[in-house]
Amino acid sequence: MSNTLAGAPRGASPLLHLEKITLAYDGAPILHNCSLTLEEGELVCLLGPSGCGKTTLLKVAGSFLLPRSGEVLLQGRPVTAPDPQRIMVFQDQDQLFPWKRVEDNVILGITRGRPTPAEREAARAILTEVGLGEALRRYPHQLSGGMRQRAALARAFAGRPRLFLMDEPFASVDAPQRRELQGLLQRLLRDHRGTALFVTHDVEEALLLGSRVLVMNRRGELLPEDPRRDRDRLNQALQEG
Ligand SMILES: Nc1ncnc2c1ncn2[C@@H]1O[C@H](COP(=O)(O)OP(=O)(O)OP(=O)(O)O)[C@@H](O)[C@H]1O
Repeated sequence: MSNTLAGAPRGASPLLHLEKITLAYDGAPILHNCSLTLEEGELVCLLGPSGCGKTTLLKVAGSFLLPRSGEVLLQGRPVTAPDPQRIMVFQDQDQLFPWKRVEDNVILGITRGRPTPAEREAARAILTEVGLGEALRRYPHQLSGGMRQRAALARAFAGRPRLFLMDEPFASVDAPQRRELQGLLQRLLRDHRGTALFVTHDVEEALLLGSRVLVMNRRGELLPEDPRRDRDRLNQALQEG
């Protein structure tokens, strides 16, 4: 699978740009004029009150939902359909197929067909990278919640996407495992040159992980970015939102 967009001038345009995205569900307005830019290699966190539209914005960024107005640009090119360059990672631990072994779940991130020896090797390599090298043959129910989330990360990275759209991926694991997963994600993004838009409810997580932190208010607007990232300002922005 190619890891570059054919014909796109590398480095000339940001990896992702959302331009004035507006979206309504059944006539009810959700997103209003949302614009954001992600440069290659960034891990940008998105905070906002429950129900404000964060997941909806991720789905638009992956072209799983089309906006009523506005544009999604991937390396400067308008996109209107999902592609393997952009992948979503969710919070629930049931992202894995329970009847497939861990290794076979990860292979599904690479191919839907019969895997070649090289593809099987690639799946094993990424599982080793996430610390599951000894758990290849297990089924998801034989893993802890944190291990399942590691396997889900392995599957997401196995397909070599460039943009990870992450919807509170660590919300349902306990605090010590969450810290490990946060460190693992940073390492994987660095080593695989990935870029991520990471939704979280947790201000501490956003400050720890994000090179930038964006805030969406209750009206589905992205607030102007405040470069003075600190806990108090973010909490205040969330409350006012
Ligand atoms: N398919 C849909 N059809 C109609 N309304 C929807 C649909 N999906 C989401 N909504 C509504 O749109 C609003 C935004 O939902 P969304 O899931 O994007 O919010 P969120 O900020 O991610 O919420 P949370 O933080 O609770 O996960 C909510 O009011 C939700 O009920």
